[in-house]
Amino acid sequence: MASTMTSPSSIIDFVINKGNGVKGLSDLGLKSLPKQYIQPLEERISTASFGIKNSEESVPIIDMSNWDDPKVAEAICSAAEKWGFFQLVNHGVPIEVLENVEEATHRFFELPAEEKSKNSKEHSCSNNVRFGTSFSPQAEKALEWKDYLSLFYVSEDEASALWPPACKDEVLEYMKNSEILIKRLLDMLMKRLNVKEIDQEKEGLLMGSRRINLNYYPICPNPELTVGVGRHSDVSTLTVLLQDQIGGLYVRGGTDKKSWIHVPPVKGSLVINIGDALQIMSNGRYKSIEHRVAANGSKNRISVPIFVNPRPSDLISPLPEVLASGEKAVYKQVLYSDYVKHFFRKAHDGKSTIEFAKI
Ligand SMILES: COc1cc(/C=C/C(=O)SCCNC(=O)CCNC(=O)[C@H](O)C(C)(C)COP(=O)(O)OP(=O)(O)OC[C@H]2O[C@@H](n3cnc4c(N)ncnc43)[C@H](O)[C@@H]2OP(=O)(O)O)ccc1O
Ligand SMILES: O=C(O)CCC(=O)C(=O)O
Ligand SMILES: [Fe+2]
Repeated sequence: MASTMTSPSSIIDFVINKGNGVKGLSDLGLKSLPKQYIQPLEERISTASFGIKNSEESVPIIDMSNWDDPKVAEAICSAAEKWGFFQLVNHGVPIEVLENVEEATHRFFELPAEEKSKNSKEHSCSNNVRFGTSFSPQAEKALEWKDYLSLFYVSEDEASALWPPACKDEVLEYMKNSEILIKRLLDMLMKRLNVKEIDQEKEGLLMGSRRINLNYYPICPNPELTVGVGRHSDVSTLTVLLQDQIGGLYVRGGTDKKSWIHVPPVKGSLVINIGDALQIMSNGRYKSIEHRVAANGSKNRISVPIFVNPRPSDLISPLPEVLASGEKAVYKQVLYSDYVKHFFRKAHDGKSTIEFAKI
């Protein structure tokens, strides 16, 4: 089979149309990367500095055991301002729940292509369930080495009826168990912005919709020539990310704000990052930071982000509490679903999505 896949159209047909994904290519044991996946030099990721630790230049690791201690809130808000990324330990989501969702992710991607494809854009019985590959294949000059299952949460009943049986129970448990953590984080972040209380209206604006993605990055023949995920910032309010022990996530940071800093896997931890919606609502105080993922030549990697979002019908803009002191708004009001559509209709391109909302 590998030898018959030489033409560009047969690769696209096999990966995208037939639903084999890049996992299908990886399973064939290809010796070299198909040319559609070769990224321009400036987008490739050097993993040479992978194991080097420099505490001044690493994403903060915050212990949430005493979550109501003001020092914890201070550490979280400072990390959201400076780094836009932090790791949490003792966050309250049980380790078994995290292990179960990791196992369920592997189970889903191990299914035959015909089974996974029932969830593709073309075959899925709902827009809220989508199996796909790369990010936006129609818009991309070079494809990304990643398959994904994206699940938009509407209700437990809908999830039970429509989400794939191979993973739905474990994914729902992870979503349920992370809710308290999400509320605690938003509460701390809002207090620093002078929002005294998160009432129902604010709660809807901050976390009225959630999407969970199961990301699968299979072993890649030439990882140095491609990427798992290209440079982007999330369009969420905040993202709660579970990564396995393989590594490969890099965030923009360091003193020069131009370096790429590796986020080393910490067993049992969750990575939190600020998304564009919160950068906009905080008028730029909290930073939605560019990040990307390297492909791996020897191990299959998974990650499971929960994107905590406004509702699609929400108008987002800098919060009145932030502007109360006379601060000038740097973002205009945008309809959140327009913002997300703008993000999905182009290839990953760093921090450029937020230009859509700049005054
Ligand atoms: C996949 O790799 C990724 C993903 C990410 C994601 C980062 C995030 O921050 S996700 C958080 C997204 N926010 C929400 O989901 C908020 C609520 N949802 C909405 O507002 C809507 O559901 C919608 C996403 C705007 C879709 O609205 P709808 O009216 O149904 O519009 P469509 O025409 O179906 O879609 C528009 C356009 O987007 C593409 N698309 C839709 N959903 C997804 C998805 N889950 N994954 C990928 N692409 C999606 C869809 O194909 C349409 O494009 P066309 O070209 O087909 O017109 C970060 C990094 C990654 O690598
Ligand atoms: O796989 C990862 O570590 C991060 C993935 C990511 O950035 C995303 O899905 O938005
Ligand atoms: Fe991301």
